[in-house]
Amino acid sequence: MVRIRNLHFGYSRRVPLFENLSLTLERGHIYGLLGKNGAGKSTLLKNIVGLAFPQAGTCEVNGHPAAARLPVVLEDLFFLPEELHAPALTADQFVAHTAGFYPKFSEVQFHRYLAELEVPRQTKLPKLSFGQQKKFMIAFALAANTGLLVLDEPTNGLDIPSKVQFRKTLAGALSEDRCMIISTHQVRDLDSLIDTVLVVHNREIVLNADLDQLAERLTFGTAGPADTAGALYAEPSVRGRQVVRPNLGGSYGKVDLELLFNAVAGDNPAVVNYLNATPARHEPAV
Ligand SMILES: Nc1ncnc2c1ncn2[C@@H]1O[C@H](COP(=O)(O)OP(=O)(O)OP(=O)(O)O)[C@@H](O)[C@H]1O
Repeated sequence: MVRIRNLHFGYSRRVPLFENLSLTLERGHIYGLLGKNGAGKSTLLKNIVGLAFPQAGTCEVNGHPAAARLPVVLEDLFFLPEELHAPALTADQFVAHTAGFYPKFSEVQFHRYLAELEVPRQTKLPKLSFGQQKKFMIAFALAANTGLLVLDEPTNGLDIPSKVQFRKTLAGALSEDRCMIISTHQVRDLDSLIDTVLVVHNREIVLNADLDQLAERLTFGTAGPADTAGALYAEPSVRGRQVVRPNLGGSYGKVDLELLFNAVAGDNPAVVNYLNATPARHEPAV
């Protein structure tokens, strides 16, 4: 669905943001794009949706260059940017103005998503709170039924019950012919939602991994201060040290996304090196 090859991009030629970045996104998956502030998450998403143009390399959606912004691509792509534009329209008026761009838009689904996310239909957008506006746009984005759904920091401004509902609604909207990519720096917001984690750091994708495979290969837990032997990564916490270790025992635990992120988006390459050096058990060795 999305194919990026050897992407070079920078807002100025002297300061590259991405160098030789390659990435493939497939239908049927929810990808979580993680990175520190300023790592380039929004910029990568803008390259994918054709709002920023590669200086070298290619970025294609459904086989077409994203930068060409062809109607055939745009009608099957919905991008929810971090900053919202809220025209003075109610839900029904917004549908009348916008839904025509998306051939598979479903008004029935839109109303259902608005109800699930507890957004009033009769209120004009600027009179909704920021969190309600965000949920309104999430409902519209899902109801557009595009093959590619790109959400930049969608959980910013959502309260805790809304974040829980967001995860449920999104998970329910995934299908085999849909690809979703969600960026965030609030790593825990993507817990129990994404199936593949992408980490952008130091001008490239340093981690692109299926969570099930990560659970096969790594364990996440707490260790005493003197018990970090064999750990790939350790960080202090109130309950001792949080550690990432190779999964040598064959147990199958939960991936701690926040700890994983800290382990790969810092100066310590041990986790990334370990993953690169040891293929997952159900992957053929190369
Ligand atoms: N329009 C622009 N012109 C020049 N520089 C920009 C522009 N947009 C972003 N940048 C710079 O590019 C870098 C990456 O920004 P980007 O917004 O992609 O990061 P991010 O990972 O999404 O950050 P955050 O988590 O803070 O939203 C930053 O250093 C930022 O200052």
